[in-house]
Amino acid sequence: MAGNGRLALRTLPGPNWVRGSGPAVLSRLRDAAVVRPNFLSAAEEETLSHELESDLRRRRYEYDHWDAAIHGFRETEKSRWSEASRAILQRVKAVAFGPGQTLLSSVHVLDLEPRGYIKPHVDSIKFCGATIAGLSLLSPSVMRLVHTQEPGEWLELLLEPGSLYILRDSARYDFSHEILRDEESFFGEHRVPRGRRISVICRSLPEGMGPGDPGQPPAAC
Ligand SMILES: O=C(O)CCC(=O)C(=O)O
Ligand SMILES: [Fe+2]
Ligand SMILES: [Mn+2]
Repeated sequence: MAGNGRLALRTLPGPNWVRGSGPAVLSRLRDAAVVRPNFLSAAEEETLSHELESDLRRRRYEYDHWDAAIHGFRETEKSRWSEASRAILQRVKAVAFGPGQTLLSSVHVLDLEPRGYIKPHVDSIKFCGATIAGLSLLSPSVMRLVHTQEPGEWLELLLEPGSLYILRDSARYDFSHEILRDEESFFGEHRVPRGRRISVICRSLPEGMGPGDPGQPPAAC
């Protein structure tokens, strides 16, 4: 593993951030499940993690009930950001969202401890629109997408620190997504050891809902 936690996978041929059950699903979701490695510079990663640490520090990790989607996490909804972080979020918006999309007014910040994981789920269609875009900080992880009707169809995304992932349209509606727990954290044959991971998640509002409408979503959408 490279010094800052990035995995030394760059020697492999091809696009090394997305794997799938077959060429058809990879091709079909090419624009719907996207990973942009190194979206953040090292300085931007540091800016975000430093700013988020002070928001998260006071909160306790939750282990929750057997049926909860997320285990070993703490989270916050953040709407006030430093100027430097606002510039980063603006870049996410420009890359991931279309001109007709309105974003939720606050950004979801999720801190998973090393043992923490997210079970398969589809984000609420009542509260979240067609696009979900997430920055990953601190630890690499593997996000798995599985078709809700055809479980043999799947994709895996390698999310290194500093990467941006985008799930939109079919990848967001027709596939569940999950973050693998440490024991299961493999990208193909490559073990991806899990440490603490912070994600910063921007979501579009459901189409036809204005930013000021009542019924704003709960923390975990
Ligand atoms: O941590 C992430 O990147 C995804 C979180 C997630 O799936 C959710 O909060 O619905
Ligand atoms: Fe989700
Ligand atoms: Mn969710």
